[in-house]
This record gives sequence, structure tokens and C-alpha cells, in this order.
Amino acid sequence: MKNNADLPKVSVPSSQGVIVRNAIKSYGVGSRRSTVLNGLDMNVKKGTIYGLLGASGCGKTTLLSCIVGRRSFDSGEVLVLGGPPGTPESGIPGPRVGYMPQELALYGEFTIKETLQYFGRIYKLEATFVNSQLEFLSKLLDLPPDHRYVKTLSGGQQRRVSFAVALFHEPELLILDEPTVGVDPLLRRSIWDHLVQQSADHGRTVIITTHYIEEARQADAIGMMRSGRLLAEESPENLLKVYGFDTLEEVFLKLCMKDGIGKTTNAMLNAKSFNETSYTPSRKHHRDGGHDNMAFNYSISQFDVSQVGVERQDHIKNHPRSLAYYNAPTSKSTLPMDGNGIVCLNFSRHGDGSLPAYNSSSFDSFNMKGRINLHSGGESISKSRSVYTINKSNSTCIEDVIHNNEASNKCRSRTFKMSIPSMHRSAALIHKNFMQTFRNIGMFLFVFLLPALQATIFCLAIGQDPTLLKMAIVNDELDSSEGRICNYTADCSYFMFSCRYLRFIDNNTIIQVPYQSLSSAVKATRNGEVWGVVHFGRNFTDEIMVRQSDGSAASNETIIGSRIGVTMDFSNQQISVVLQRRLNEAFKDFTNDILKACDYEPSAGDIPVTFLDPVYGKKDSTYTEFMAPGMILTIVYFIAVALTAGVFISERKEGLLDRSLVAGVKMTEILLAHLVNQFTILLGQTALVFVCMLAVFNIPCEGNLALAVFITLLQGLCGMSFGFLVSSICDSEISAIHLSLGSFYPTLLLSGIIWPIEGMPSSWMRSLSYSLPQTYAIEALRSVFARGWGAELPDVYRGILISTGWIFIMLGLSLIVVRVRKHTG
Ligand SMILES: Nc1ncnc2c1ncn2[C@@H]1O[C@H](COP(=O)(O)OP(=O)(O)OP(=O)(O)O)[C@@H](O)[C@H]1O
Repeated sequence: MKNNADLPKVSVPSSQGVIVRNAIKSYGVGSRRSTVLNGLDMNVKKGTIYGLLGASGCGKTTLLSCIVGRRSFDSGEVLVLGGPPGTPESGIPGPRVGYMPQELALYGEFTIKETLQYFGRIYKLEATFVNSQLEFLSKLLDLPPDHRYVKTLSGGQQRRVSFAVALFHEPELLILDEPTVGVDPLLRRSIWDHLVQQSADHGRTVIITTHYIEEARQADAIGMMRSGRLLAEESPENLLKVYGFDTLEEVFLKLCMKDGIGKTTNAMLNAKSFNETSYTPSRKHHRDGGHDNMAFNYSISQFDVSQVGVERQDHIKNHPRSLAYYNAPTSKSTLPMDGNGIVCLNFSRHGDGSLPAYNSSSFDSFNMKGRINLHSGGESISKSRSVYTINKSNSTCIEDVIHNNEASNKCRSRTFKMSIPSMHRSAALIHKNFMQTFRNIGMFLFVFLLPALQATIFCLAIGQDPTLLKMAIVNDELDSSEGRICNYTADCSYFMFSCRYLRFIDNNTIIQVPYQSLSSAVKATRNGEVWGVVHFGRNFTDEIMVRQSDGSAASNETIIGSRIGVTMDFSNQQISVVLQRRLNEAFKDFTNDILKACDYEPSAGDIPVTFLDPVYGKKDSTYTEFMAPGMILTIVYFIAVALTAGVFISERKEGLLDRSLVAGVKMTEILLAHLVNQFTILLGQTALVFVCMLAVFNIPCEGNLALAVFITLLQGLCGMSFGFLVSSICDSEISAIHLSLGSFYPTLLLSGIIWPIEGMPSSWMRSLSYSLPQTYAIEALRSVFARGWGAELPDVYRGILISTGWIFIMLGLSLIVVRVRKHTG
């Protein structure tokens, strides 16, 4: 029908559909550990439709996710299209499988057409093929117009689009988790008709879960699942015939009741007729079709089971038609005649650990058409469970154990191997990310401008000296009756020094509020009306003169009379520091002024400690300048954390991650695409932050601007990596927010952004500070900004190296966490 020429060709057609053996899967740990799959066996013949039925929570989705390789069994085996998931033979992940997870697994911001185009790019399909499939599937699934955004569709419409995504690249194997939920009966029928046609005409294998038991009548086989295993695995016709019911629901109910009242014996075996009937695909093409799946071709009645041990017989009961289990066969007579089959052997290793030798001559009466897999039935895979493949053509016994171990070793080594990203998939992901970003332009602009906005707020709000602070002035020197009033002379006149001093107080910082009495001024301070009181004694000017002339012989009375008494509200440290500084500066200016007016050297009145020109920085550098490097890095770092942390979580929750990974997308490609996307945004954000800080608010950067930008971008990447780590650890956005916010304050407080690390009381706390990802980078940027240092100096290159190290550590940890989570459920 459609020319799917670009899909990778499978060189060796597989004869197998899906085979699951003795699958065990648990979730949780300790007392909360619960077993979801409990020794489950499943056989799906290639080219058939397999309906997996079972109550909610019985483990269907878990089983499917293990089949598609998104989870792994605790023990047991799964072969998909001839190989374990994750191996090239299985085609998983990759275009040979179409997976529709239970979640929607669609991008809401995309139109229907864009959705298919995206997956088309992932599969590297030609645009003409994608368009023709879109047209075809739109009709088949009665999809809304393809320009409609997915997020605007109804739930049922969205599920149909999700179904179309699983179908459209015409995969060999379709794994559909409840595709017909929310779909009306007519459409359900056309979906099933399509699946039947796909399996009949094109030999596609379909595994489908559904809650509508009766619709599974169209399946070739049904697996009825309960308590983590299959109660029955049979064609619907046989099930109905054997149990004599009209509906599958009744059959299922019956099986459940049997299972529930402790009849552990498999219902199929109890029903004698099941021993006599094998599951044979009902549609003619299956009988003729040659899609060999050995599991389906034998009923138990075809095998001589006389030598099967008691334990094995239990297994046989669980595998009434698909498998035969044998205790270590020593004679060819124990093996089936004619046909193909999976033969499970219960054998032990020899004393020296070697495996018993089987070769084709052991079974020469067995007319093999294809491969025979000989399994041991032992429970412990590593010790006694082995798989043999006997290859008829060369008549040698190939130890699949070794082969499998090699395969699993390869798998294991793949686990932590960084696969080289594919160009076309990375390009598709990057394209998708940018489309998602720019679709919501309002939100994008907000996020894009947010760092510059934060930088502006920081520069405006932090580090400026407080202004317009009210101070009470109680000047007892004033007495108009005695002519003691303020004049504004600049001469060398020793008169009303109090007024002359007050003229030098910075009016922008201090508002002078005259009070008549000291008590009322102190009361005003207590009431919070003023920040303090500046008090001059009645003979202030005279006492200063006496003190100057008496020098070291000045009396205590003179000293007290000549002082400017300041009573302050010290409750606000920053304000009181500024007030003290301004009052001291005013006094210095006052003495300089009077000395100059009287022809003395103005600086003669200064204290001898003199700060000459600084080596680095300015004498009057502000707190804003101290904080700016830290703030720049913090803003960029945490915006990157916030943007990235949600990415995986929403993709994982919506099933998009699973769908992409099953489609063949690599985790490294997803990471890379997000890094490219976020980094591009980060470039713009960083540029705006620097313009804002340096050009608008005049924060000085003495060093190389490019170096400063480079350090900032590194910290942005560091934030992204941390965001990825957070999102790979957390299951929900809420927990990601908690973790991100939880890390925000310790970073802010411990990284030397607000206060110098040298102020920390103990060495362990300093060590803790330096173990954070931002501390060295902040020191590096501060050195570039304030000292003008270059990358050749340790303070700078250490920041660069440590930031780079953190990026790799956190990205590596993210990949490890993703892998570990896959294996732990
Ligand atoms: N990640 C997980 N951690 C812990 N328990 C889980 C996890 N995933 C699934 N489970 C539990 O495993 C059991 C089987 O879940 P699963 O989703 O496989 O069932 P299901 O048969 O597909 O159900 P439904 O038909 O409702 O989709 C449930 O009890 C579920 O709560």
C-alpha cells in the first residue's frame, strides 16, 4: 500500500512474535514490595492479534512496558521478534515497533499533522509517505482536521491521534495499551477491522490491552491475566467452546472464580478439552501464513510428557499447549516428533559446572523446521537456567547461555555507554523543542526576559544606600535671646560650630528634624518616628576650642561638652551603618572646611589611617558590585534549573518519553536536544542580563567581558544539568519544585553570594560551601569583574574547570538515574 522505503530493512525475517517466560516483576522495597508479575508466561505468534485482558492493576501495562524494553523483569525472559528488547534482533527500540502507551503521549502544542511529522522525522520517513499516511489514517480513525492542535481535541480524539502515531509508520509489531478507551463503538469496530486487516494482509503482530472484553473476540489469542500471571491463553473460539459460555466475560469470570477459590491448577488444564485443542489462529491466513511461532504450534497433547517430573508438571499445567517441559532428556524418544516447538528442559550442570551436551544427533528423530530452544526450567536463571539453540544446519550445539550472557553483557555495557547521537533524530528533537518553545510566545517572552527582569530588580533594590532617613537634631547651642542663631558663614569664625557641622550632613541620606528637648527626641526615636538623635551641648563651640587648646590636658567636662552625642536606633544594621558613616563623613568635611578657612592644612584633622589608591576595585564600591557576579550566576543557574527540571517529568508523565524511547530515540539525544534548545535561549538571556547589569546599571567589569560571559554560560549549563538530574529523580512537578527550591537557599546562602565565605565560622562550613557547584564560579566571575583577572589565574580557571566538572557529573548522574529507574520500576 504505502511505500515505507526509508524504514530500516530487517535482513533476517524473524519467525517469532513475542515470548515471555517466567516473568517476575516487583515494585517497591522492603515491606512495601509488591509482586506484579508472578511467573508469567506469554506467547504471541507473529502475525496475530493478541488481546491481553485483565482487571485494572493486574499488571498489563507493566508487562507491556517490559516487552517494549522500558522496564525490565526482576527475573524471566522476554523475546521480541526473536531477540531480547534492546538488542538489534528485537527491533526494540526502533521503527519495527509501534507503541501506544496508556498515557496520551502527544505534544499538546502540536497540530495533528505536526505530530505525525515529528514522528516521521524520528523514523526518517519521507514527507510524501507521512502525508499519505496522514490522509489514510485521518479517514480510518475519523480524525479531526489535521491543523487542529492536539490540546484542543477531546479525550477520545486525542487517543485516536495517539493510535495513529503508533500505526502510521507501519511497524511489524504493534503494542497498544488500551487504544479503544473513550472511542465510540462504531469507531472501535473500524479500529479492530484495521488491526485484523494489518495482521491478516501484512503479517503484523498486535498486542492489545482492553477493558472491553468482548471486543477481543476479534483477536487470534487472548491472554486472561490475573494476579500477575495468565489464567488462560487461548483463541476466543476455544475459550467459549471449552467453557460453554456465550461471552468472554463469562469465561473470564469463571476463570477468576476458579483462581480465587484457590484452585491453582491452571484452568486450561482442568478443562480436558484444552489438552486436546491447540490454539490455532482462527483466520485462514494464519494457518497458511507461515509466521512461525513455535509457541503456538503445539498443544500439550502432542507431546510425550511421561518423563516430566512433578515440578515440571506444574509448569506444564501453566503452559498447556505452547510448551513442553522435560526433565533432562537422555533419549530422543522424549522429544516431539515433527514440527517446531519450544522445549523446556529441566537439567543440571555437571559436577564440573559444564552443561550437558546436546546436539542435533540427540534429537535426530525430531524433524526440525526451524530453531528449537531448549530451556531449563530452573527457577534460578543464573545457576541452572539455560537456553540451548540447536542449529540443524551445522548440527552443532550452540550454547545460548553463553550467547545470552554475551548478549546481556553487551546490554549491560550498553547501559552506561553513551551512544553516539543520530543526526536526524537529534534534529527532529531540536526542531520539536523549538516548536514547543515558540508556540506559547507569551510564556516564552516571559521566561526569556525573566533573568533580565530579575537583574533589574536586583540592581534597583539591593545595595543602594538608604535615603531620606529622619534624624532628630537637638541643638542646645541655639539661643536666639543671646544671638546664638545659625549663620551660613564660610569664614574662619569660631561661632556656632553645631550649625556649621549640620551643613555638611548629606541631605539626601538624612532628613534633619529639629527637636526642642533631648527627652522628646529620644521618645520620638523610641516611637520609631526618627532613627536617632544628634545632640549638641549648650557650649559646644566653646568646648571644642578649649579642647583644642588644652590638648591632652582637656578635662572630662570639656570632652563631654565638645562631643556630638548621637543616640541611635541600632535595630536596623544597614541603616545604622549608613547613618554612622554619613555623620562621620560630615564631621570630616566640617573639620576640613574650618581648617581650610583658617589657613591650615585641611587634611590635618584626618585620622592617620589613610587608605591610598586601591590595587583592585574602588574605594567607594557598593554592595551591589560585590553581589553582582553571584547574582548573575544565580539568576542564570536557577532559571536554567527551573526550565529544565520540568522537561523530563512532564514528558515522562505524559508517556512521551516512553514513546520516544521505544521509537528509537536515545536518552543522550533527548538530553542533547534539550541542551541545544535551552542553551540557545540561555545565550539570549545571558546577553540581556549583561546589558542590564553593565550598561544600564553600570556594574563595572574590569576584566575580559567574553570570559565573564563564558563563565556565566557554563553555570547556565550547570543549572540545566542539575535540572535534568532533578527531573530524572522526581516523579512529579511538585517534588521537582521542592527539590529545586530546597537547593536554592542553601546555594544562595553558602556560595558566597550574599556574604564573604571568609565570614563563615568553621572550616567544615567553608568546605561545604566550596563543594557546591556555584562557589568557585562566583569567585572566578568576581575576580574577572572586580580584579580584571584572566583565565590564566587559578581563581578563574578553577571556577571554569569545576563548573565543567559539575556539568559532566550531573549529566552522567541523570543518565544513571534514568537507567536505574528503568530497572527498579
Ligand atoms: N512505578 C510503580 N511503582 C509502584 N507500583 C507500581 C508502579 N507502576 C505500577 N505499579 C503498580 O503495579 C500494579 C500493576 O500496574 P499496571 O499499570 O501494570 O496495571 P494495569 O493492569 O495496566 O492496570 P490498568 O488496566 O488500570 O491500566 C498496580 O497495582 C500499580 O499500582
